[in-house]
Amino acid sequence: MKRAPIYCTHNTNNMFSTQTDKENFDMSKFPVERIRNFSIIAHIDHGKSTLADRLLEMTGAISKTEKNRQVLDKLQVERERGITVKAQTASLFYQYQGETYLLNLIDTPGHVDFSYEVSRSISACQGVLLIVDANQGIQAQTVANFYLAFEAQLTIIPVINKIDLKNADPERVENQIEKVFDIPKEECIRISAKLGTNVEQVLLEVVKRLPPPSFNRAAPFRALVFDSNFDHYRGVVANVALFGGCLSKGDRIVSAYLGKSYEVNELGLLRPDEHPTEKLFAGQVGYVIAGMKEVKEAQIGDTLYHQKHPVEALPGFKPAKAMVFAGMYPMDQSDYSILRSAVEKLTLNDSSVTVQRDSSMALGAGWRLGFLGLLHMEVFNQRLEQEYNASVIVTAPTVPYKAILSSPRLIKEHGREEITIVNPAQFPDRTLVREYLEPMVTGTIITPDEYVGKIMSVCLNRRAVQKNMIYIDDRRVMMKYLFPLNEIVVDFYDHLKSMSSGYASFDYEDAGYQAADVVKMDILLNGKPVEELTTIVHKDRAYSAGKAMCERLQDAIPRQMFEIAVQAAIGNKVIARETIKAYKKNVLAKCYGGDITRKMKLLKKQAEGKKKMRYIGTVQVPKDAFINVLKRKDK
Ligand SMILES: Nc1nc2c(ncn2[C@@H]2O[C@H](COP(=O)(O)OP(=O)(O)OP(=O)(O)O)[C@@H](O)[C@H]2O)c(=O)[nH]1
Repeated sequence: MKRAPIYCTHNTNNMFSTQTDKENFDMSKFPVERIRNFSIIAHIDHGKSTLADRLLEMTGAISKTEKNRQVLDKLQVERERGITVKAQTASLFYQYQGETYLLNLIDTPGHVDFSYEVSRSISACQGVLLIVDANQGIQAQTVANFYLAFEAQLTIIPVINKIDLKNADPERVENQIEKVFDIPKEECIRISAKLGTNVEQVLLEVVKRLPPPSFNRAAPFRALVFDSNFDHYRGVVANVALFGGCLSKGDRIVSAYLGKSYEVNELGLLRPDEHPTEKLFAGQVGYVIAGMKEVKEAQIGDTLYHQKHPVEALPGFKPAKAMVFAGMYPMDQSDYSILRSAVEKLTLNDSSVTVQRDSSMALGAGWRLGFLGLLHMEVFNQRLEQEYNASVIVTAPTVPYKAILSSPRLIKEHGREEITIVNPAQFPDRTLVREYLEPMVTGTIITPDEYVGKIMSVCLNRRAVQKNMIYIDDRRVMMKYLFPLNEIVVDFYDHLKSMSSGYASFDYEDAGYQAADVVKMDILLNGKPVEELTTIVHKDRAYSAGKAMCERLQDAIPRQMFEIAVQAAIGNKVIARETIKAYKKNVLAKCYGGDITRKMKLLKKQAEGKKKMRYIGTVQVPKDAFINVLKRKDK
């Protein structure tokens, strides 16, 4: 059913009221000057989603109920983890000085792995609200997100949130903003998104400070696809920003990327639920359903145009680049086809995941998947389990190494000298290679100064090179390091957090490749190499890494009926060994007497435990061991 647009009125008393009586509102006459497209960007947990909720409530798009907390976080994993994974969009109507304004708000995720979502969201905007926590101040992702907006030449409105907190120090944060971003502190708005304090000021400043989009409605239709998701019944729902002309139901459109044409079945605004309309006009943000069957048909960054009026494609985005690769296998091979369909459906929705079929001796048929980062991988895994009820084994993640080949045979086989290796088991031998290259990142760490010494020693331990260090105020330091990606991908962030009592923050960006002296390290269980545990390690660290991996496997693999030798080897040379002693776990040992229900319960529990195990040869390995084996302890 079509819902009437809901309006919010601003009057001189800063009071808000809701009107629902303007059903016949004609967007074709709506002046572009009264449209504002903006994103909310911030470090994780600084309050983006809470502020979005308040803005939605104040403009009447949602009601003020407890149930509506973080309505833009729709996915189960988002609600459970309290993080935003997928950017969502909402169109709000707001009355200012007797005029109606259309404010298109795009909520974005804060975690480093999802900064790709941030960059595509802001490409549909003219301005951003940069939220900073009044207690924590500027954090690593605040800096990263600021630069995304700054480089896109957007207007930035700094908003200091959580001023209600006992330890809030908005003045200190304003000084940081002035020092680090060169934005006069007078431009900051102090709010409490939780209590709603001063939030109406944010709406006012959006209208006053952000420029309207400068698009021509008389020009041919041209729209940027900035997000897309898959609906089982209706196919692809593409989120679009109209940069020119208008689009109507029934129009035939073409995707510039694939050159395929489609008929528009439905289009409308997101408020934040879909609100079908007859037309969308330049300057608006909305959704389009046009019979596309796969998300790949609505490539993020693609341009849509009218079949009869071809236009030049808009500059797209840098394609998302997978930074972490891992094998994914069904717990039980008989579930392969169920898992295949689940992976297909989930990747339909997340085009930043790369998928390649793969198979392994021990784990059977599966896939090698590429992710933007480890959290992205964990979220994908969790969604597979929760939304598709699929049980999977994820192998140790690896970063994409490169090798410059010297062997004429291999060069001929690959058709080129430089190859990228996303599976350590396929790492070419040193004798066939001129040089190995490893991916590097520039990391930004922001921390209270008392932790600087500890953090520096951990960075050194992880082969990082310091680039610079500045004080952002009298207590906080911002450090830049060049890191090998491999050194930070699995557990660096957790260590940084724990060693700084949660105060340090970290963000990184791609810094190309650098020559590296790396070797392939195999792990053997009872003499049998386990491909899925193969890793690439720096040559100087091979012994300590091998020893640590054997120790962790010794902890992770439960004792079994026979002794298990865990060995690390480089080529034919074993460099470390641990032994898991034989042991038989009789769960009924302490169960005296004839209480049969208790016995059955214990046996069931043991059977469930076994389901989480996987046979590698004769050895049972818990499924988590594959990932946990890489998590190290920094001194
Ligand atoms: N005291 C106080 N807490 C707030 C305020 N705004 C948000 N919070 C709390 O801060 C936490 C994080 O808020 P979110 O809105 O989820 O933050 P976010 O930036 O959207 O987080 P991500 O989407 O994960 O990046 C929640 O527990 C909120 O209740 C505020 O103004 N005051």
